[in-house]
Amino acid sequence: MKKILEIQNLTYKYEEDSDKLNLSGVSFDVNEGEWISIIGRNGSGKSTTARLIDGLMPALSGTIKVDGEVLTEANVWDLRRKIGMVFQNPDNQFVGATVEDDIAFGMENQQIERDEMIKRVDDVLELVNMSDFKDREPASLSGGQKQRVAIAGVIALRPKIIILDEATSMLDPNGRNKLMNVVREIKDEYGLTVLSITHDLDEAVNSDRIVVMKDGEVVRIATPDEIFESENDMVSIGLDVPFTSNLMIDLRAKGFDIPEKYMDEEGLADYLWQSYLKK
Ligand SMILES: Nc1ncnc2c1ncn2[C@@H]1O[C@H](COP(=O)(O)OP(=O)(O)OP(=O)(O)O)[C@@H](O)[C@H]1O
Repeated sequence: MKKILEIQNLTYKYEEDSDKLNLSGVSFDVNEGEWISIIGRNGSGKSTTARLIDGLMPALSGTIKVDGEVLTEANVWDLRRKIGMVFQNPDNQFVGATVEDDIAFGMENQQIERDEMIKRVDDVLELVNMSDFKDREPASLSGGQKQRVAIAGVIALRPKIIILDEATSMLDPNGRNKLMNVVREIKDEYGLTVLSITHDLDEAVNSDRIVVMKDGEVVRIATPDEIFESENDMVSIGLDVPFTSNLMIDLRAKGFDIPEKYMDEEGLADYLWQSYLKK
């Protein structure tokens, strides 16, 4: 399998004089087409890692390979074209006077032909369900609408990797699910790789692998099943055990036959329906 990101021993500190590193020894690889969630408490270094990968600031030491090439000062602009980054606060990312202009702006920078540009603007706005807002000023939109437009703008550029830094935090759970499904569709269609910093455990559960960070280090890389099944893991990482994990433990204690594999709410409801209620 092709590795699209290879991250080795990254260190970083924001304050030059400080003894404390904000990131130390961060290493992980991402395969092309994978969906990786990065989870961890506030301040654990998730955003810092994302900013370094996107070349927004240079690492103190360590290497980042994007699509086989080591990121350097000389190629940072080229490599950044392969990465689309969506931040938590979309206000800082709008440059156009209207939603349409804003999405077109990034494509103009990449010298995409006009007809193609118009087509892509329409396509991505439809995908994120924002076609009716084409002529609106980005500033007039709600937080969730801004996040949808920001994601549309990045998708229009057809990057190889999309980094979402809490990019759906302003949406309600339903809106978040819908948007993530859109990202998933695009991912499947274009073989996109997704790196998503998230507090949303349901999203993490549905990813291929999870990178867990704590105090500036990667403490665990594993599949969602491996992580959510282990109560010890969850507690030591400082995350709440998901609601269904607790429920599964309680149900087992009451004599129900509940599999070991982690299930989300829908999965557990289906299982209980099929195994007990339907009979
Ligand atoms: N601009 C900055 N200047 C100084 N220190 C910073 C800056 N940004 C982050 N830090 C510090 O670096 C460490 C890692 O922060 P980072 O934002 O990467 O964590 P995070 O896991 O993304 O947290 P959050 O979930 O709150 O976004 C924290 O100790 C934080 O206080």
